[in-house]
This record gives sequence, structure tokens and C-alpha cells, in this order.
Amino acid sequence: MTSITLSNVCLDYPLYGAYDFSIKRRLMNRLLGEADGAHAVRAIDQVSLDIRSGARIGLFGPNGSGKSTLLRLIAGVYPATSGRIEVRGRVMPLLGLSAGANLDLVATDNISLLLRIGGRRPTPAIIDDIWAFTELEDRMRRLPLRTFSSGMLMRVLFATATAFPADILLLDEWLSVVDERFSAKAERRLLELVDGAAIVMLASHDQELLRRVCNRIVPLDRGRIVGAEGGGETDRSARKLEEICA
Ligand SMILES: Nc1ncnc2c1ncn2[C@@H]1O[C@H](COP(=O)(O)OP(=O)(O)OP(=O)(O)O)[C@@H](O)[C@H]1O
Repeated sequence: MTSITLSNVCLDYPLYGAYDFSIKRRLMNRLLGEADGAHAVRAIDQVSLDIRSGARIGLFGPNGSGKSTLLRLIAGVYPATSGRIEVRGRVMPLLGLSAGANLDLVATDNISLLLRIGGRRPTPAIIDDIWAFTELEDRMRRLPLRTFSSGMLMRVLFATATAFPADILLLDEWLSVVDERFSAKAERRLLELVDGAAIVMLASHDQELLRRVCNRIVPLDRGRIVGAEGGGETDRSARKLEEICA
């Protein structure tokens, strides 16, 4: 049974670097009237969620409310500072351009690496299929990813992450960088995966997209779930989205 359970989960990002401890920085803090000692920002604050098969969760909230961080916690990119996270099922995270890729490695090595991280064996046929989906020139296979434009990079990461079906899809504002034609093709592939997945979690500011895809909205603000969040049918959640956006 595919499921995601979070119990009182918190995540603090450490802020400190050597600069925070310098005399100059402390002096500046005094002059600006800021207190010494704030070395972490709490991005997720006591979040509890119980998500079962069939859930299409929309994470909604203002910039910095914790949507991306929550998805990264569930994907296992970050460990929780406190609380408990239990994920049952094969997870496919599409979390943005910085997640998972090694920009100094050539494109095909990145594809192999990402497949292995996902528990798949990268055969030449699988890599050929993934590359064909990107529609990029063949010579680019052997170039390091740092030489790719953000749209090209997104094509490679998207094609790799979506090459196989998954039980749980985690999507963070995904298709905004690619050009229109690839975006349409990618959306078709994504919608097929959404149909096949047991659980989908989508972070977005796009109310229309959330309305179309989700049957439950989790509104976040400053790392907390706000309002009377609860599971429910599409119409209840859609109404709730209207209320949240009002
Ligand atoms: N690497 C980081 N180091 C320190 N603080 C961070 C880091 N990443 C995010 N934060 C902080 O954590 C909080 C939550 O950020 P997060 O990116 O999860 O929000 P979000 O809801 O996805 O925002 P947006 O809608 O702008 O994408 C914010 O206060 C942000 O400043």
C-alpha cells in the first residue's frame, strides 16, 4: 500500500558560515540592532500529514511558505530536524534543476547516475530512449551539463526522471523553463504518469493547474499547514482553494 505519513515534522536550515561568527558581522548586528545567535531558519514547522493511495495533493502558499522544502523532505533530499517521515512506494521527484544533477559530468553519465539512484540499471537502449525524448543533438550527449541552457538541462532531467512509472510523484513548479512545444509533449507524458501514480504531490502557484489535477489542497504559510486542512472530494477542495486565494 502506497502512503506518506508525516508526524510533527520540522526542518531547520542552518544559516551559519564562518562569516556569521566574525567580529565584523557581530559588530554589524549590534549596529543594525539585530540579535546574535539566530543560526537557523525554520522552514517546516510541526507538519503532520497522512496521505494514502488516490491522493492528488496540491501544496499552495506564498513564496517561502515551505512547499519545496516539504517535497524535498518527502523525497529524502533533506533529513527532518525533528519528527517522523514514513514513505511507502517508489518515489519519482521532479524537484528542479539543482536536484540530483552533477553539472561537471557529461549528459549521458548524469542519466546513468540518476537511473542508478532511482534503482534502475542504465542500459544503452534505455539511455537512447531517454535521449530521443529530449530531442537534443546527439553530440550534446558527451558535453558536461554545465554547458547546457536551463531549458536543455530541464529536458534531460525531465526525460530521465519520467522514463519509468512511479508510485509517488513529487512535482515542484516544473515545466516553466522549457519551450512551448517540448512543454506540451512533456505535459502529456507527465499526465500519463499522474494517471498511473498512486499519490501525486504538486507544489504550484498556478491555481488553474491545482484545480485541474488535485483533489486535496494543503495550504502552507511560514512552514505550517494553515486553515482547516483535511482530505476531501474535488469539489470541496476546489471551493477551499477559492477561499484560500480570496
Ligand atoms: N538552502 C536554504 N538555506 C536556508 N534557507 C532556505 C534554503 N532554502 C529555503 N530556505 C528558506 O526556507 C523557507 C521555505 O522555502 P521554500 O523554498 O521551501 O518555500 P516555497 O514555498 O517553495 O517558496 P516559492 O514559492 O518561492 O518557491 C524560506 O524562508 C526560505 O528562505
